[in-house]
Amino acid sequence: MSPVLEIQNVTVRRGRKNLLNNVSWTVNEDERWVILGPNGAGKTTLLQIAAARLFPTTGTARILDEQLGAVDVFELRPLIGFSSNSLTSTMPMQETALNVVVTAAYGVTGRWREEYEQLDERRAFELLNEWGVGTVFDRPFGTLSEGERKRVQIARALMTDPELLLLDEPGAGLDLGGREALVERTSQLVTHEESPTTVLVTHHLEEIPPGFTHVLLLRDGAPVASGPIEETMTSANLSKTFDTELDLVHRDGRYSAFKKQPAQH
Ligand SMILES: Nc1ncnc2c1ncn2[C@@H]1O[C@H](COP(=O)(O)OP(=O)(O)OP(=O)(O)O)[C@@H](O)[C@H]1O
Repeated sequence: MSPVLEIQNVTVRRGRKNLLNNVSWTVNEDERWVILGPNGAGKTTLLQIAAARLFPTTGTARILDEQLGAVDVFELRPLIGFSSNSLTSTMPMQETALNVVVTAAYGVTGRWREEYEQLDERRAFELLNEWGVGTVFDRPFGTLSEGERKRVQIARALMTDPELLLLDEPGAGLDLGGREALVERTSQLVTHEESPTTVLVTHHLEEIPPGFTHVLLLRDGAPVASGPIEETMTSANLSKTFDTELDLVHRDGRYSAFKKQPAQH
């Protein structure tokens, strides 16, 4: 079986800066990856490539068996569910939450003249309910809270039943209860046997839902370490990634980390 994502020697250059520097990374179908790293590490840039929204300056990216640059991205994108703050700003603020989700089926952001099947509306409504935002289905997207918008975005990303799901900082801006609900729901999603191959970007270990199998630790546009989460998520690797001496805590499938304290005598 060929990989879902195959990034080889990818560099992304803007001016004199390398946003990504010779990155190679492979994601297989049954894997669920977390990309973790500090601000400016290049996480979003890498996810934009995986979403077929950005082309490498050098190197190659194969997504769902198609070579980026040699395929019509408009055919590829419906197979990829993508939730990101960069997309939120392109959503028409006057559209209802239901329309924001249902229009994903047609690869557009605004409801125009498309004929929507009742089936699509029902699915969109179910997804909103599953992600805890069913009650705001008829509210304009622009009037929703940050947390509600995030959840509507994830519902939209899932609308086309994607083969690859990319979640860029889904927990950012959520309160503690909202974050925990999101972690629980995402964990249920990725541990379901029919779930898509998923990649989640975050800076916070607490936002990693149980069920993620692999981690890519990124710093200054390059991997510090990558591989199965149990082996790769270590105090030493985290300390190198965040340039701070950290102690990792792993409990009941959840992670967090704290600055190492001097030994007490
Ligand atoms: N067009 C651009 N020109 C120059 N630098 C850029 C450009 N776009 C992004 N950058 C820089 O590239 C680096 C990587 O950005 P990216 O958004 O991928 O990082 P990130 O790991 O997602 O960061 P964060 O956690 O803060 O969202 C940052 O230092 C950013 O300022």
